[in-house]
Amino acid sequence: MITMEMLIDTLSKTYQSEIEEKQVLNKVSFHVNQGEWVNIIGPSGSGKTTLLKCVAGMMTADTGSNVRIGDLDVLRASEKEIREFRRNNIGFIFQEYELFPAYTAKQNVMLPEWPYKKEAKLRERSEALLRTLGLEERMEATPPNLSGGEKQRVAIARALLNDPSLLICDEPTGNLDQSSRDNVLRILKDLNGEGRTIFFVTHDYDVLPYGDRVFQLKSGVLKEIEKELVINH
Ligand SMILES: Nc1ncnc2c1ncn2[C@@H]1O[C@H](COP(=O)(O)OP(=O)(O)OP(=O)(O)O)[C@@H](O)[C@H]1O
Repeated sequence: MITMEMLIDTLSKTYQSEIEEKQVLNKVSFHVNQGEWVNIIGPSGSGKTTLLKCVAGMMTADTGSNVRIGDLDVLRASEKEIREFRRNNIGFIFQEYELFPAYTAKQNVMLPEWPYKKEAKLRERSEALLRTLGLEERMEATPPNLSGGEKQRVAIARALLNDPSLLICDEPTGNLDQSSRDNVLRILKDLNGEGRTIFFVTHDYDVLPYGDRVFQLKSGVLKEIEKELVINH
């Protein structure tokens, strides 16, 4: 795991269609230290996923912005450099799990590295991760036979395959019941305790106590707000 800061400076994003131009992010700036858990909250459609995609280099921001993760200049690096960087340093966890239904839990965890690593090593690593996440009995099950909480733990195992410094989470508890949600949040808290940065996008205020800092996205503008103020609200 390497140490990397995130630096986002005056990030703007405008969507352009034939009929309208819509600015979703307006000069968003923030800085995250390695090991922090940062929550981004905001109502539906406020631009949270857009922000996450721009930060991870999955979408280009407007010119004049600066996005850096560790040594990577996200807006100026080549697609190949970004892909390689993401593969080695960032784990992604999504609301919809994004698992392949025809593959077993273990194969799903192995898949991203299948082209790059020896199968025996990969199998060993996947099994170890699934065991750590309490899924030793479910490794050979396919996603349609797993509960939501189990699916999300498989997705977390997959995200951890390359021991990433940064976990980018897009509403990962959005589809879970209370007990699975608490379980996933505790797992993420432990991973955060190991020194991993958590960048968490949500509209669930119950997630906030788990994080260190809270940013609110509203009408394209990102503002840091005091965690205690929102929690006690
Ligand atoms: N490719 C696109 N082209 C045009 N408009 C888009 C595109 N993607 C998103 N938008 C619009 O940009 C705004 C922000 O979308 P985004 O998905 O980033 O919001 P969000 O805060 O993640 O929403 P939610 O919480 O519902 O997932 C929305 O109004 C959306 O309709």
